[in-house]
Parts: sequence; C-alpha cells; structure tokens
Amino acid sequence: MSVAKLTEAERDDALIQLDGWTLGRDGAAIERTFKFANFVEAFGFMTSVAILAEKQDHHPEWFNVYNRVEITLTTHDADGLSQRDIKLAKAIEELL
Ligand SMILES: C[C@H](O)[C@H](O)[C@H]1CNC2=NC(N)=NC(=O)C2=N1
Repeated sequence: MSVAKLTEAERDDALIQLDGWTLGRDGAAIERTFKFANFVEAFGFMTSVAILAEKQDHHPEWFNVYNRVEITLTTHDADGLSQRDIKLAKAIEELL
C-alpha cells in the first residue's frame, strides 16, 4: 500500500516535536538509542514497542545488546519517512 513520503519541511517540523531522535539514512529514517538498567528492562521495553507496532501495523528496524536498544524508523512502503514513523516514535516516547 503506498503511503506519502514526508517533505523535507514536514520532516524537519516532525523532528522538532520528537525528543532525542536524529535523522539517518540520508533523511529516509529517524533513529534513537535507548539505554536501560539491564537486559530484562530493555526486553520489556521491546515487548511494549512490539505491541505498539502491531497495533499501528508499522514495525521498527532495531538492534539490542544487553541494556541498549537502537531503533530505526522508516516506511518501506514510502521508501522514506512518513507520518507512520512519527506516530510510532511518539507512542514509543510515551512508554518511557
Ligand atoms: C503490507 C505492509 O507490510 C504493511 O502495511 C506494513 C507492515 N509494517 C511496516 N513497517 C514499516 N516500517 N514500513 C512499512 O512500510 C510497513 N508496512
């Protein structure tokens, strides 16, 4: 299903609303690294994010080692950033 890619202006405006996310992949993704007290805390966070992702039908690209979780959000259907990425990023922030 096609979904609209954000314009540069929309992208920059969205980043201002988010906390701690940076642009990646030449502007095609947003990235943030999360650090937790230990692995169990990190994995619990990932479980919560997984449930959010399923609810939104929008899934992260992520990496975890011990207490660190690196999340990259991009919209494969848009071959870049879309409102779906911003929406999921905001929902992830509410978990913290
Ligand atoms: C059919 C398609 O796989 C679904 O619409 C969803 C699943 N999760 C997804 N996640 C992400 N990050 N990008 C997508 O384009 C996407 N598409």
